[in-house]
Amino acid sequence: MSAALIDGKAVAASLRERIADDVADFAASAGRVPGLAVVLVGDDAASAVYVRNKAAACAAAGIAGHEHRLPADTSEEALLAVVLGLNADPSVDGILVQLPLPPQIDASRILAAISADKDVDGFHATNAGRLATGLPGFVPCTPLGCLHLIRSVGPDLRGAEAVVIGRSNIVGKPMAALLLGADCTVTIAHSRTRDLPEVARRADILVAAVGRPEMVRGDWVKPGAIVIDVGINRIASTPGRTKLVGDVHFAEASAVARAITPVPGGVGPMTIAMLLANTLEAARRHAGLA
Ligand SMILES: Nc1nc(=O)c2c([nH]1)NC[C@@H]1CN(c3ccc(C(=O)N[C@@H](CCC(=O)O)C(=O)O)cc3)C=[N+]21
Repeated sequence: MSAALIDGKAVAASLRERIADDVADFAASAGRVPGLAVVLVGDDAASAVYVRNKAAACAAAGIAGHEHRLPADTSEEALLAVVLGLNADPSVDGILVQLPLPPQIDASRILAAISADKDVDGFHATNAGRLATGLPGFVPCTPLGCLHLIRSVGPDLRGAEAVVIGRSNIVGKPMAALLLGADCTVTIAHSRTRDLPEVARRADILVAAVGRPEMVRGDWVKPGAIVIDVGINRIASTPGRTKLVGDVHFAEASAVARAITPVPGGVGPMTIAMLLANTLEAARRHAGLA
């Protein structure tokens, strides 16, 4: 391996320390702590793990975590009522409704109901529009974390070729908007892109967010590129065991790249750190301290 490892866990840990200090300052000025409500519908095992991690991260940062667990058969109207209650609760600065939601619930209707000023996930159309037009708002946590990691190894992004593989509303599109805002030349590639390996090879900054285990091979990577792997895929390893892999074939890509994120320990921990940062920012705005 020749690439430098981008240690997301370490970057996230130092950010979280700084956030904890800033939370303490906020509490001293505002006379209250920031609050984050996390709503989990159903009992998906992976979602339960993420929600637990978020709760622990909140506690460590001095943010009050309000956890709402609802049964898998919760109706859209009932979830909507929970969201409206959280919108009206002054102790709640940020609201996160864990995705995916069960099939009887229209996720877009729920996301639209979250107050844009409490939307610390940055999924509300108002915040997507603010990001697209360069206005201040909430930026989705995963792409925001990716941008931090990219800047930690390549601070000057002006004029760089960036290729984002994946066009989701929660990662690919906001990632592209952030890179464009940093003056990169941005290509969004996806499953229908012709000659995807060739397009990927143009990238000085390659972000993989497709959800296909180890799809990006070594010969898709330009020598010297920065590679950010957003994928978290659980696959079978030795009989009876599983392991986590990204969307990038790590061994191959790290022989070619200048710097690369691992999975786990790369983008995932940054997502949670950014959620804390967005929650603190929401609290400052609500308290008139932004
Ligand atoms: N409304 C909403 N907002 C989200 O931000 C959201 C969501 N729904 N649904 C699920 C995804 C997934 N997600 C992760 C966060 C942290 C890690 C993370 O910290 N991963 C560690 C450990 C992974 C493990 O061991 O399972 C790592 O990559 O090193 C992973 C995944 C947030 N999500």
